[in-house]
Amino acid sequence: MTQRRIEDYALIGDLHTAAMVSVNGSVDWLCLPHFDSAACFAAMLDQDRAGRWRIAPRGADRCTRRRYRGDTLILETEWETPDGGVRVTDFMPVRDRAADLVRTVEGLSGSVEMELDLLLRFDYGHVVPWVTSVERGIRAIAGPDAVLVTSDVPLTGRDLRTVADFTVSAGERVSFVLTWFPSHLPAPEPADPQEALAATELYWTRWSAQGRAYGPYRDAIQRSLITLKALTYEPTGGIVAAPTTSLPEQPDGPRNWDYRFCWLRDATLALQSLLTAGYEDEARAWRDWLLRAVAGDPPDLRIMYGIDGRRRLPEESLDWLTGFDGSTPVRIGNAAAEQLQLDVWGEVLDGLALTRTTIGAGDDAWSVQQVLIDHLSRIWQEKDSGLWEVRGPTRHFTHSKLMSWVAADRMVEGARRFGLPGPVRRWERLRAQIRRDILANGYDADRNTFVQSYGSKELDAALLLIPRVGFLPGDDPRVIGTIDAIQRELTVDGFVLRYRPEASDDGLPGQEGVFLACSFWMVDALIGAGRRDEAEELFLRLLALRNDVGLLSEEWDVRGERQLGNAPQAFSHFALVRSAFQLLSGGTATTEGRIPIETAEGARS
Ligand SMILES: OC[C@H]1O[C@H](O[C@H]2O[C@H](CO)[C@@H](O)[C@H](O)[C@H]2O)[C@H](O)[C@@H](O)[C@@H]1O
Repeated sequence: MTQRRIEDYALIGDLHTAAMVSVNGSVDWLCLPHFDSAACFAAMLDQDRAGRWRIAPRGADRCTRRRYRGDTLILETEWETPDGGVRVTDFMPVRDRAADLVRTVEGLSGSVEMELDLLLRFDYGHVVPWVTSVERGIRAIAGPDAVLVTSDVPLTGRDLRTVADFTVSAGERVSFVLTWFPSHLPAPEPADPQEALAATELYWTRWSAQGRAYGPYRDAIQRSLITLKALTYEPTGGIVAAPTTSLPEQPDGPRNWDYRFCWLRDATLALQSLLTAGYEDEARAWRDWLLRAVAGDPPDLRIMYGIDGRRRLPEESLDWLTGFDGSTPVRIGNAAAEQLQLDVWGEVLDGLALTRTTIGAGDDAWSVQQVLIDHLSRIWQEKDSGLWEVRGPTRHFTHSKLMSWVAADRMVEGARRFGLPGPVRRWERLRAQIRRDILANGYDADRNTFVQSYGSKELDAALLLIPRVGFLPGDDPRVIGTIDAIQRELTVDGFVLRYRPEASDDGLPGQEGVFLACSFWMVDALIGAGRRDEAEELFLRLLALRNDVGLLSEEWDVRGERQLGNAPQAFSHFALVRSAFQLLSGGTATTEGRIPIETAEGARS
């Protein structure tokens, strides 16, 4: 078996969960029934034992080619073999009732011998189910989970797995449907493969047609938007940061995290990109999800929530899994949920301000915002863990203070520009105080650059967001100085690191790859600084890092030339969308930054 890469995987999903399909025809990741449920296929994290479902020509490994069908989430994987050509079409019908995964094998030419190897292992590879034969297939049960697999092809049990050997000739088609259901209920009717295919194609094609993607990057934008939509949990409108857990940020290292949750930061940034691209329904769903999630005790804002709004996400290690490429531990849950990250207040208030100017505010939104700013005004001077969720000591991160300024600024905007009630003078004083604090402590005048945290000499890619949020203009000498310093000291082959782990005490051993979202932020900052050619060159290099079906993980390993971290990652894709629209519009496309920079209090001071 050749070494696996994260970019070997393509995404399919049904807006409740998602599966990762390898270039070798194997579904190696699937959590059922939801994104954060236990996986029944976890071979991504333990190739031999953790469950997978492979359908491919006998003896074949990597496919010859694959693609998504048009602007959909329907994956087509093709092999050319000496005996003929064959296509496997994989999709999950957008969930209306049961959770189905449909796989259809179609003969394109000649006559090809196929093999199917199904290893169902519930609870992340831990539980071998009880499998029985049923009409047209098998049923597997263990604990709360039950799965039905149906087909016209006979399925056989062998060595605790289900196998099938069959032949497809040109023009022939056979389908397999995997249907999950709670084990205490009768099995639902499996999806009809052809009807479900037509409905799924129609759904995604219509959804894609609502967007505003255009120009030379149109396909990259649209694939990113489809990916962001696929990461949305439709019942609540929450967006997961990625559908996977523990894909390593460092091969063989411990930087492995569970991303199957809704970070306020990630979700807000995704919302900005979706709105820029014309998707208002998703923005409404996000706003409603957010207001529900923070309801009850808004000051007790969490930095992330479960897809259903759950607050407790305890972190544990699954010791029986060997990890992707041997990278352990495999973690589920995420201890960062307990951290104080001050930027989140700014992101939430920025996001709600944005919905105010685009889709209108929700009924309760302003009173929630008042409670949030009230609380932030009491805590913004505390040390925190920052947007990178460092597990080392807390500190005064400049970006956290920047986003506290954003929080105050958006409240002032709500009052001054939209006439909303509240103590606007107090908010203006708060905004001015935070601004002075940042300029006095977060800026190193000797080196003409902003710094990662107060009193530190270290840099941080999040400082590239200073012009984006309206704190300083893109061509301010202090912004230019920061861009130049980051280019000099925080890049590898032109791509941007979040920070230097060896000097930033993030509480973890080892290194990590360059961070793709930060590299897109550099594109935006360069556009703002009037350096369009440089920006476009970097953007095109970033596009080249996408895999064959347009997907990006979180990071890139420059030396190993491979993707790193969870995939596909919302952070990377919404950053791509934003940079693309910025390039297309010469830096004027975005929906935020609504206050002309000169009128933002003291912007040039
Ligand atoms: O670097 C350590 C931290 O890494 C993860 O956080 C990162 O992913 C989040 C989701 O996309 C993102 O919001 C955050 O800014 C990133 O740093 C992980 O979730 C943390 O537990 C971990 O401490």
